Amino acid sequence: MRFKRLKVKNIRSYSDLEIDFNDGVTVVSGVNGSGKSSLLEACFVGLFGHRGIPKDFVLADLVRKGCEEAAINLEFEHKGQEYAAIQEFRNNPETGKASTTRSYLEIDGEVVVNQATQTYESIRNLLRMDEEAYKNCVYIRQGDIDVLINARKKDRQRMIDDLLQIGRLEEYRERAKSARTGVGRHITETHARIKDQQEEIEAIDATKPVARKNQLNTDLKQLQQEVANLETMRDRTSTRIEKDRQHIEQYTRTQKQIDELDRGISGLEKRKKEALTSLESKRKEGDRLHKSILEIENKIQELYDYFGLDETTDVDNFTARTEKEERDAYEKISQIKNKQGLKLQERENSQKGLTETKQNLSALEEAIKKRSTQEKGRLKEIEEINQEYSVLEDEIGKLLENAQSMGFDQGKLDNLEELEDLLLNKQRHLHGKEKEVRTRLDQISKTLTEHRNLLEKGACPTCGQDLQGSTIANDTKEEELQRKELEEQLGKLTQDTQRAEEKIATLKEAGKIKKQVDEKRQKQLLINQKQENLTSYNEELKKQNQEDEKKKQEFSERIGKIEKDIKRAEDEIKEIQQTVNTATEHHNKIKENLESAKYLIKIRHDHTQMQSDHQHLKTGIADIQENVRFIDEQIAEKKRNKKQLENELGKENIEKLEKKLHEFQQAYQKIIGDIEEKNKQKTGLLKEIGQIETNLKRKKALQEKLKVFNNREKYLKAVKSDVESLEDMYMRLRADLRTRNIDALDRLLNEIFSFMYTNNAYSHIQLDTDYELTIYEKDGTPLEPKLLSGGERAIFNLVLRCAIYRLLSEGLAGGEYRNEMPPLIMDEPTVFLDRGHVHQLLKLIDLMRDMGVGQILIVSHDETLIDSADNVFEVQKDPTTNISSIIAQ
Ligand SMILES: Nc1ncnc2c1ncn2[C@@H]1O[C@H](COP(=O)(O)OP(=O)(O)OP(=O)(O)O)[C@@H](O)[C@H]1O
Ligand SMILES: [Zn+2]
Repeated sequence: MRFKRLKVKNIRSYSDLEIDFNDGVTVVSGVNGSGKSSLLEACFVGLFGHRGIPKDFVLADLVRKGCEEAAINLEFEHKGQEYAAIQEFRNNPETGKASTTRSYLEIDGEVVVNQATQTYESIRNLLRMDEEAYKNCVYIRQGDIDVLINARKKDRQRMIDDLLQIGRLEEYRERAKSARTGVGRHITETHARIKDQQEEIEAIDATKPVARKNQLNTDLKQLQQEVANLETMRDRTSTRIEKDRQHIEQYTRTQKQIDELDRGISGLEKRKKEALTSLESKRKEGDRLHKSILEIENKIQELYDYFGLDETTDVDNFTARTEKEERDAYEKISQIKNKQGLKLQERENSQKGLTETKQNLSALEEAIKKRSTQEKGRLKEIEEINQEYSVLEDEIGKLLENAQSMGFDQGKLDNLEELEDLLLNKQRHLHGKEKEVRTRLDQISKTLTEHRNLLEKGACPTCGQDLQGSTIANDTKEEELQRKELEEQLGKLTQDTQRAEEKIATLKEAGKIKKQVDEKRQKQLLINQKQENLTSYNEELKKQNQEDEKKKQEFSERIGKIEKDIKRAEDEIKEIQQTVNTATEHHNKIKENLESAKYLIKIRHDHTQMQSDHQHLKTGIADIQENVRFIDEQIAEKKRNKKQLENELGKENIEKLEKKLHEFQQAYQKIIGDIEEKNKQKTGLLKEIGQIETNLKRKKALQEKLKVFNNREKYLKAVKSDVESLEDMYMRLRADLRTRNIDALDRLLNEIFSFMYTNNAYSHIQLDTDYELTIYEKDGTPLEPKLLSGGERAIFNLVLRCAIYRLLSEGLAGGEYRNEMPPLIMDEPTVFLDRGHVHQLLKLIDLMRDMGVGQILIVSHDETLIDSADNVFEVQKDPTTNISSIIAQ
């Protein structure tokens, strides 16, 4: 395999890179952080997709920061075909997570696989190694220097076995092993089945089925014979029973006929007796009827005599005439009665009028009487109030006399209010005056007292001046005069006031009298009014009474007239009554005759009916006599028949016959029971035979199955031993391959070791069949690899990997890898190496190139390596954009 071209978009520090790979040794150089390792990572991820990302990293770390889309396209050549593996990624800036959007593989520009897992599988099959194996031999990552050396024995074994394709043999062996256990399980199962079947067959044999079946068949034959015998017997008995039964039935039938005849005879005799009884009663009735006919004929003759008729008269016509007479008489009565009714009505009306008039009269008398009483009452009332009036007059006279004595005549009394006003005014005036004088008097008395006091002391209390002979002394005299005058005035005023008050009191007294007089006069006025009213009312009453007296006269006259009318009506009524009586008598006579005529018609009719009945009875008697004769004949006939049947039955003994029938029936039942029992036994036998036959069939089937299972067991055992030997073979093969490869690896390892290693502390390395790696010192002391120094470990690791790479590429491990190994990739292989070993590394690289390794890709700063390279990639990073670029030199 050879890398041809790498196209990269937005991977780590690259934004857009396209670089061609050439054969030979290519050294990638540049300053720290310029993007060298990123280039190798891009190739690795280009092949294995996201599985190629180092642990501790995620896909998003691979995508250049700030970019959403990224892609790697690695073109390579393998076994003469042009391939391109393309991986496309997308980074979600919001979640910060990246994912593979597409992963596909092209051959000669055509897409052959278009799905991530399939692309991965295809690359893995092409290279015959997964990403793990690739790292273990092809791509020596920076820092992974001593992975193989330090690995645990078991891991190393797995890693190397995987590379050498020995791992698959183990897989096959596992499969064979599980096949072996599977077959083993089948064998056990089959064996168990065989055992079950054998046991079942044995169980069937133990019952000795054939012998038992023969025995049962013999028994069955005998049983069938017995049943046949019983059936013959049963049929014979049945026939006999049938015959006897018929015989008995015949007997019973005849007996029944005889009984029937007996019943017929006694019925007929009963009927005969009844007929005779009826005959007797009919004869008696005939006699009775004959007597009645004779009586009726007598009565008819009597009536004929009464009416003067004979048999030839048409009685109906006669009766019709009498009926008309009777109606006329009745008519006459009712006419008279009508007339009488009218008269009665007239009288009644008059009486009613009389009663009414009498009532009116007494009502009038009552009213007149009542009014007179009222009039008297009022006259008395008038007298009383007149007396009251004169009492009042006296009282008024006395009151006026009183007033006169007080000086009040009628004129003054009428002006009392004006006088009172004048007096009250005067009184008020006097009061005002009195008050004024009294005030002045008080003032003067006070001044006078002061001045008198001063004069008594003799000097002014303020200035001490002598007061005798001063104005004060003069004033005092004056003042005393004034006081006297005022006191006199006051006395007069008091007298005046007293007088005025007395006058007012008198006036008030007179006022009271006047009021009383006025009241009494008012009363008198009311009395006059009342008297007038009473008088006019009495006049009215008097007038009415006069009118009513006139009416009374009229009523009395009318009563006399009505009483006369009544008397006349009653006489007439009596007269009519006499006529009614005569007419009624006449009518009754005619009515009696009519009834007799009707009775005649009735009994003449009865007579005819009776004669016809009598004839009827005679015919009935003759009929009955005929019937009795007929019954006698029937009885005789039946008796004859009965005699004949009794003769027929005479010899049979029915009881004996019935007993025999019963015995046969019992015997029949017993036979039936026996047959049933035998049949039951037969069914049992058949069932058992059936069971035995089923068992025999089952045995046959089991025997056939057993044969099949025996064959299967044999076959399974053979398969098992095959699988066991296969498992064995895979194990051996793996051991062989391992020994062979390990021998080769051990040889190459020591060869490269002695080529590479310049110091002489160690003599050789040993890789044993368990992949145990041991380093030997010059004196033969073995050392574990972990005891080596860092640089030594780097050298041994490099040596081990180159050995594996050589083993694979030279086709020693089965030939699959010959000349098809991917480019050998080394990231900073010189880091732990001293100058001498760097030199040896150069020589190792030359050796590998000479050996035919097509491409070797080395990241290094080492000038020597750069100088000896076939191609140099100078990696640079633009410090302003942080974008890496490569210049191929
Ligand atoms: N996802 C990324 N986006 C952008 N830049 C990145 C990303 N990942 C890594 N880088 C940058 O890519 C640069 C190259 O890293 P790389 O490991 O390839 O350097 P180098 O050349 O191998 O350096 P050294 O000689 O130290 O090994 C680093 O400086 C780093 O900052
Ligand atoms: Zn003084």
